[in-house]
Amino acid sequence: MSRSRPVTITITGAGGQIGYALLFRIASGALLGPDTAVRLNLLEIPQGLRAAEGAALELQDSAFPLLAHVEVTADPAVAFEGANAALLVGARPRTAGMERGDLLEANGGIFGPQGRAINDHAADDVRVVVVGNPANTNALIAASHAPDVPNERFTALTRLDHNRALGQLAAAVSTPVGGIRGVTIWGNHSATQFPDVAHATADGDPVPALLAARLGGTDAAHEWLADHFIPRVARRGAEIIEVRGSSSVASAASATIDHMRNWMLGTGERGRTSAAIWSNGEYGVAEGVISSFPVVAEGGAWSVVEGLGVDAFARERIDASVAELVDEREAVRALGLI
Ligand SMILES: NC(=O)c1ccc[n+]([C@@H]2O[C@H](COP(=O)([O-])OP(=O)(O)OC[C@H]3O[C@@H](n4cnc5c(N)ncnc54)[C@H](O)[C@@H]3O)[C@@H](O)[C@H]2O)c1
Ligand SMILES: O=C(O)C[C@H](O)C(=O)O
Repeated sequence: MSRSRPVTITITGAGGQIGYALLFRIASGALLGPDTAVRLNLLEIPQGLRAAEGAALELQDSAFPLLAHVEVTADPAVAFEGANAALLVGARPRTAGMERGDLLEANGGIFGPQGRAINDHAADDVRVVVVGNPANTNALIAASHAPDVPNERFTALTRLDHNRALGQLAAAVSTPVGGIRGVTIWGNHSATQFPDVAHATADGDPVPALLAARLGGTDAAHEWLADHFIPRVARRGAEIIEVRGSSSVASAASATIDHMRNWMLGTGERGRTSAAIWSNGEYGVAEGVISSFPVVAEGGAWSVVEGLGVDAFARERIDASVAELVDEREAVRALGLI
């Protein structure tokens, strides 16, 4: 997709860590390719403005030919003006003593007004991905404040979980990561998520059979999936925090770019991936939550890949993660945030 006018991309929390990792890759063409110029609107809160302004100086110093303009602001109305893509990264982190309800409430104070500003100022084709946690429910809050924007335009990031699953599987079956297909992340971007490999292949061979051959039978493969693979992927964020000393940054930025690139340009030959999108009840997922599904993108729209078999093991795990999303929705509803 080559456009004559620059594409406007708004990044919130642009002065933070993920913001810093995103900006230079987007400006170099990693999101929309080598023929599409971009305008970057960087939104920060007042205390984050200097960091975003510093990043803007460095963007200028990088002389990216595709970078048409950079705007740094603390005003959501300015930041979302004409936005074709909105990457909502800035969020209120959980701090000591904060209950889950406090976290949802604090983030409601961010994602409600941002949803409203998107509604009032973004371009008609705006596409939104929420990265800031709790990402799925923050996306729901934003969507509910943007009545003029179709719900399908609000998504949350589970591509990082998807990529983590690819990395773990590639190592387990000794196949380059590019050969793995058909993995799905279901549900919430949280420890309840379900990374599902029942339909995955490695270089065309079914992953469950490859694992059984390597691990000594289907029971051993099942045990490895249930006791090692699933918790490792689902808790990878915590593992990164423990090892690195702070939460994932470059991999989160990379996954955010993967998500938006696939959404805007299509999933193409690599086919299906995972994204948290508005549920219309597919696979028995409650309607009106933003849940991760197996998806493809074409013509600028995500669609759920239908018809995959879901066995009892998968059903239980999908239902548990969706139940958490429904609980979060009830909590923000009770707080008057949606
Ligand atoms: N979905 C995922 O896969 C995933 C992965 C990693 C991190 N995350 C989440 O991404 C978020 C950002 O992570 P980070 O490492 O960049 O954090 P960070 O603290 O380095 O940066 C966050 C930035 O957001 C800004 N900010 C806060 N409120 C804002 C608002 N209302 N408007 C604009 N900016 C605002 C802060 O000033 C800060 O500069 C966190 O919520 C983190 O948990 C999600
Ligand atoms: O920021 C976090 O809590 C972790 C993050 O969501 C991740 O999955 O790496």
